[in-house]
Amino acid sequence: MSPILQTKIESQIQNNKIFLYIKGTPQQPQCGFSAAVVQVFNALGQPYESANILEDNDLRQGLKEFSSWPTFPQVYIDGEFIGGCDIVMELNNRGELAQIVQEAVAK
Ligand SMILES: N[C@@H](CCC(=O)N[C@@H](CS)C(=O)NCC(=O)O)C(=O)O
Repeated sequence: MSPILQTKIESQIQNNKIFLYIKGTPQQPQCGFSAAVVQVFNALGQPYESANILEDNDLRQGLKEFSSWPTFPQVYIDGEFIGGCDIVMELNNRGELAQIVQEAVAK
């Protein structure tokens, strides 16, 4: 991955408490997994930012290397990679996601 791309990713995940790399936009997700994650974060009610990886193939491929995770969505909270759709759903069902988000926002 180019140093420029790495810096861009680091800047996105460190300058936003919650950052979602998704297919499409929160308003128009282009994949069911991304749509599900957006729905969960909308319900949590904290602000988040996102990037549409379908619009940037370098970002799409670079993120797989950055996170060592082969698919999207990819969710970052407080600069840390949390996981994809399955992990987010599991954390949310256990009530742990809201706690992680609260702690990140309170910092
Ligand atoms: N089990 C995955 C489902 C996500 C998934 O399978 N995503 C695929 C299809 S949308 C993907 O991103 N493939 C790699 C790519 O499109 O670059 C999760 O928990 O997030």
